[in-house]
Amino acid sequence: MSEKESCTYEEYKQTSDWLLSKTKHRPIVAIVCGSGLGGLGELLKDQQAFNYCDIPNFPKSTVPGHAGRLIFGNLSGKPCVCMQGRFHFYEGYPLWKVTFPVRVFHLMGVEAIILTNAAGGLNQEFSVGDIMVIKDHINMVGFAGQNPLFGHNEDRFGPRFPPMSDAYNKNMRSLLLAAGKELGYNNMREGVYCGLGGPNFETIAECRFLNKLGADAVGMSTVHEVVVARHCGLRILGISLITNKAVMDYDSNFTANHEEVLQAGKDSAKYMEKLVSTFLQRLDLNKV
Ligand SMILES: O=P(O)(O)O[C@@H]1C[C@H](O)[C@@H](CO)O1
Ligand SMILES: Nc1nc2[nH]cnc2c(=O)[nH]1
Repeated sequence: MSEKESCTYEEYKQTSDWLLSKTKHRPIVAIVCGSGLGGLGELLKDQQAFNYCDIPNFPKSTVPGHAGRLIFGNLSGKPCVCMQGRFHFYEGYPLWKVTFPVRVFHLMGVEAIILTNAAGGLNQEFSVGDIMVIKDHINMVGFAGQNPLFGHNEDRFGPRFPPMSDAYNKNMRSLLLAAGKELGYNNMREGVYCGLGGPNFETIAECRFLNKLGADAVGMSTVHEVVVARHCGLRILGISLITNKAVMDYDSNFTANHEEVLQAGKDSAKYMEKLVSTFLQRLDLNKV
């Protein structure tokens, strides 16, 4: 039998209704934790957690550093839902499955989504530990012919041809940069994230090529979630933690690895947590 090609509106609704029936929380902000950044989920007050394997229709997390728990609770006074672990294309999931939770959050009443990730720095001025506010992306997987919106368009979520030029909310970007300034961070950057399929890290020639194209950081996630979130009208904030410098030099002996990515996430966890909490304190959804 051929693999299921997409998911019906009723299946998203079934998951959303199930979650709403099991929790008293009514989140307005969703947070997706990138590799090694799951600590963000622990910040939620009055929390209630579900393992992904217990949620109807939810995929399973298979990557170290992605716990596979959905946590509801309040952060800086805002009702939130937090994915402690996301799904990636390289895990073998079709893109409609990778992005499944985004539509569920929309149906639950979520209005804004904060997508975090671990990324390799292509911009030569970036250092490990820098925090990049994503202002735009290059969707390489999309260029290769894979898009979570392929197939029948479900008009109840959004239009057939959604724009992407305004995907990353300008006001939320400014608010995050202002929060960084207020905290005295001197490692805040703004830039373009390039999403690849993974799971291998890039060759030197690929890094040079992506940098020439205008990408400041490279990763294996986020862009698909952004496409689906923009389609259904969520306001989007993207944050990349630079966990390693992309190898751009043939004399370098360094090779990227996941352990280093997770360690860099651990080292910067407290900064990221303070930043996101401060951002949420300042966030007024009527003004962004
Ligand atoms: O989920 P994110 O994008 O943070 O994870 C990045 C990309 C790969 O999954 C992994 C590589 O170390 O980290
Ligand atoms: N593709 C890719 N993903 C990453 N995630 C964290 N670092 C990297 C990297 O250098 N390349």
